[in-house]
Amino acid sequence: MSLNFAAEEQVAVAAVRRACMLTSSVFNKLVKNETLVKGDKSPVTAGDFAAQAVVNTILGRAFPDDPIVGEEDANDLRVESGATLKNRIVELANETLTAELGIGEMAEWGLGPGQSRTADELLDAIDRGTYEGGRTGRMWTLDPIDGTKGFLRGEQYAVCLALIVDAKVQLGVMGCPNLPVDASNPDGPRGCIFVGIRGHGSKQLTMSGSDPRPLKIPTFADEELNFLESVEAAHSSHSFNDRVAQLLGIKRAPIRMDSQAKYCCLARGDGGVYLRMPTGVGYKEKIWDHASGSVLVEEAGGVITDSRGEPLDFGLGRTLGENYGVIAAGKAAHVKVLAAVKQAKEEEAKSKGNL
Ligand SMILES: Nc1ncnc2c1ncn2[C@@H]1O[C@H](COP(=O)(O)O)[C@@H](OP(=O)(O)O)[C@H]1O
Ligand SMILES: [Mg+2]
Repeated sequence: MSLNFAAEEQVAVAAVRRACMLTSSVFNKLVKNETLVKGDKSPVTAGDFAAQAVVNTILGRAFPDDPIVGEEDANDLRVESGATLKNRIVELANETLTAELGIGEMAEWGLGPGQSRTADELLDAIDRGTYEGGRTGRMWTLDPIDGTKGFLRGEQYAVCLALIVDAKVQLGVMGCPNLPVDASNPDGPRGCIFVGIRGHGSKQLTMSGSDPRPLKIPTFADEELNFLESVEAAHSSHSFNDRVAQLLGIKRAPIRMDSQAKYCCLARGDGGVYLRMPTGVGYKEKIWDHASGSVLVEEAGGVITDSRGEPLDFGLGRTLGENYGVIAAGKAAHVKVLAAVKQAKEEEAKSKGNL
């Protein structure tokens, strides 16, 4: 029987839940000087930094020897021009860390009333995320706000945390504060946590970490299959997906959604296929954008590969290296989608050759 990572699950759910509390509370209060534009032109908010500070503080206390590959670093906060943002992050992180203990949480993880941190401790916690990754040993990977653009629009985003051991994702936890608990009731309650554990299945929990509901990807009839895809056309080609859908005879419109919430929706059967086809040459997918989603989908009975049918390689460092795009779907659907993707790519290559 495979390890069930019970202690890691308990800590990761608590960390993700705290980070979700923080991001939800910060959303309505965001002001202009709380967002920076990073070198790669993507936005980062006080919420991204503070959520990374909170999760890394908890991981640092619970598993002090585990390195972390996190999306953010504190460089911009250590300079004079970052002082206002830094103060805000310290305030947000401490507010979150010192909140009353919730289900399954422990004071030994640095949580609860009276457990404030100094600014330096919190910046150092953010920078625990600078690990370069690699093929051997244990490491965590964190995206404190995946889908920052969705977060800023008040739409979908996810706090994503995964444990990788010897390049294989063993545990994935995702918090989706804006996701309807039940897709058939889109105006109903929102906010859920998803957990996938290698060899032990996938489940959906409430935002407080209770009431586990096992997840299994349904087998879709061809006419019922539909796509989950990025909102941002620059992250994944909408027109390519349209062509693949056409080749498969899919009639239903794609569901566009930011972040790894797409993997959560796939795992619970809201959509049948997640297809991500890069638009830019040279973009390398980041491990924190796919680690937790990949184990969630596999443990819900699905298959995930890149667009060539190759397994995703989490052992190459901070990126997925030469993996190109992503196809995730139930077993039977994956075979069909991969064949259609190959055909669409051949068509594209031919039409380029004919220009
Ligand atoms: N040119 C590009 N191609 C593919 N992915 C990109 C990209 N630029 C940014 N991204 C990634 O796409 C993620 C969002 O995915 P999605 O489009 O599925 O919502 C971003 O995560 P962050 O929002 O954490 O920066 C970022 O890592
Ligand atoms: Mg991301």
